[in-house]
Amino acid sequence: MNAPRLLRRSRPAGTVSGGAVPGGAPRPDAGPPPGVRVRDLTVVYKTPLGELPALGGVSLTIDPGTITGIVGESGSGKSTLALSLLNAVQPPGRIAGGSVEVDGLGDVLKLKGDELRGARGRHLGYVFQAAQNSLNPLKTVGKQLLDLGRSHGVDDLAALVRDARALLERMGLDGARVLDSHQHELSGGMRQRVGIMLALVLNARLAILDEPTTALDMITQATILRIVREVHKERGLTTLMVTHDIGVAAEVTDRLAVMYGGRVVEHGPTMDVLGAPSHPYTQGLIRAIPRLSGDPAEARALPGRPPTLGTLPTQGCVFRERCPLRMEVCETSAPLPVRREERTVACHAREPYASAAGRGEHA
Ligand SMILES: Nc1ncnc2c1ncn2[C@@H]1O[C@H](COP(=O)(O)OP(=O)(O)OP(=O)(O)O)[C@@H](O)[C@H]1O
Repeated sequence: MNAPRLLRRSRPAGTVSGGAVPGGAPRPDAGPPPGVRVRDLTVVYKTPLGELPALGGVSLTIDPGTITGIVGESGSGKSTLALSLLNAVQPPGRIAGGSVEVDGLGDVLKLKGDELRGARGRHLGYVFQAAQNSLNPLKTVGKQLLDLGRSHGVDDLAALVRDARALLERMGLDGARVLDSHQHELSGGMRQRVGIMLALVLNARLAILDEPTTALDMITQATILRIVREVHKERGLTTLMVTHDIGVAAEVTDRLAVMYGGRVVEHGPTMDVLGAPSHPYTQGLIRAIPRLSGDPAEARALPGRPPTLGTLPTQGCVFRERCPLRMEVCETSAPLPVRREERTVACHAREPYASAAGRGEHA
């Protein structure tokens, strides 16, 4: 790729340089990793039955410098939450209420136009589901990198290319070769690493990864997860990772948020949540994981099916149809998230759990 050689200009103050120094570390002046506070986030989709909530008042605090996993069955709202963090929910969806405060950015939901486009990339790096297939097949990776740089007002494109190469090399790839390649010349795992590079090369400090290892073989998956963890640490990121795979979450994340029916039902340190799940849904999810050792018949699928937007109860607890602990109050009243120490659980049956803590405290 030779375009950057033609583009060596000095960088006026206030424009973005590629940001990374060789080895993939962020600029020394990049500041601490951002914290994120999602409050009462409601997202609706227009359906033949009217507008129905895919997120029903989600509150979640993501501590700076952590890797938080979002887990839950298909349709629980994981991707909708990830998109909301970028203020990127598209019609027929709409953010109907709430806020997403990111340190250094303010409420992302209030950003519009150029401000929002600038924030995506510079502050918020993202790798969407099926990123392996989201590169433009007609352009080399390097050309797409330059497009990204130009669209974000990067003046020193040569530095951007250097940073991209350093990041790719950091992830075990031949940077120059990858930048010269088209999508079809790269394997799924290579494309996924390209996706991570494009998410981080503008020096974003909040990384949002939606199913970053789906459709990859086990070995490549393990490599990508290791890279995510290492790059997260080296660059001082705050990372949110959506996955339906509890094994992946266990391996990579520090904290885990479990979603069901558009709500966060449990949130806490990953090892605590997996080691001693409190919400009956989390317990069911963990029981449903087949074990490599012991009796495989012990893995019991969660009975019933997750709700769709059309079958989601409009009042009471969204999990009650499948819940072994169902009580009368669950029919009429939605349980509020209750925090005790590091753990937050939204379940009427676990409310004694909350006796020492304030009811309704946010996750
Ligand atoms: N464009 C859309 N139009 C209508 N409904 C939608 C749309 N996108 C998502 N939904 C619905 O919103 C709910 C949440 O979907 P979302 O994709 O956020 O869940 P998810 O947990 O990420 O699922 P998956 O693991 O399958 O990606 C689901 O009931 C889904 O059917």
